[in-house]
Amino acid sequence: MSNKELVGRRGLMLALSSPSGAGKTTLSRKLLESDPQITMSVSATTRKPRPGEVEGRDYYFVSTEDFGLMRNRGEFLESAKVFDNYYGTPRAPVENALSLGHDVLFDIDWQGVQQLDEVAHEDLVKVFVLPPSVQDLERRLNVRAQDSAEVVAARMAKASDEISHYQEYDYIIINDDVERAFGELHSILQAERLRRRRLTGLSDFVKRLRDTL
Ligand SMILES: Nc1nc2c(ncn2[C@@H]2O[C@H](COP(=O)(O)OP(=O)(O)O)[C@@H](O)[C@H]2O)c(=O)[nH]1
Ligand SMILES: Nc1ncnc2c1ncn2[C@@H]1O[C@H](COP(=O)(O)OP(=O)(O)O)[C@@H](O)[C@H]1O
Repeated sequence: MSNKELVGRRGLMLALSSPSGAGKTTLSRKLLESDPQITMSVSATTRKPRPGEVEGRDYYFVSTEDFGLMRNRGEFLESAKVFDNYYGTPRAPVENALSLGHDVLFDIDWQGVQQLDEVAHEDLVKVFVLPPSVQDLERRLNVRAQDSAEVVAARMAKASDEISHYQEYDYIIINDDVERAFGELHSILQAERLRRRRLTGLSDFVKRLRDTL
């Protein structure tokens, strides 16, 4: 029997950041496929959908006016302007998941993670993914073949700035071998789930144990 059945648990927020191309999306997908207790936070954005993007799965696509109304009503846990568009993390789905003991995965940049840290420090686990080398990073951006040479060059230029924030994170994963990196990510999640402060009803459980001694 697991902890979960004997003692309740508050969910946690797992923020995964990396320079583009280091493997954050690959690791996130593997985690979501293998672990039913964690779901992805879907952000709202004013950016236009790209071909293949699905409303409610990739983003909630909203107008700039609606985004402003939602922000004024306090519906976002955090929000930011990235390039020319606004992005925000809807508050209600995260709060519901956490109170039900489900975990939430965030794919937001370091600025978003800093904001989450200010409002939800106790619930937040911050993981930063590094590439094994600059050559690997560039190769992966090219292999992915989603972006033009200019976009790859721009992402490489941004990488140094992104990486400079590694000290703000709790855990560092060097994504050399993807299976090993995934094993490390899953271990972090499993250990963080066992943190005493997340276990609800623990004192009652221990009292019952002691009462029967
Ligand atoms: N702060 C914050 N950043 C977000 C949110 N959603 C996405 N982002 C970031 O916005 C940036 C642009 O995302 P996107 O438009 O999907 O483009 P791409 O990830 O660069 O291909 C990325 O760095 C995301 O991590 C959010 O809800 N809050
Ligand atoms: N450990 C790894 N070794 C080799 N290739 C990898 C590894 N991890 C990810 N990749 C590949 O590198 C590319 C970029 O990975 P992706 O997960 O899209 O990065 P990010 O979301 O960080 O931008 C993808 O083509 C992916 O299949």
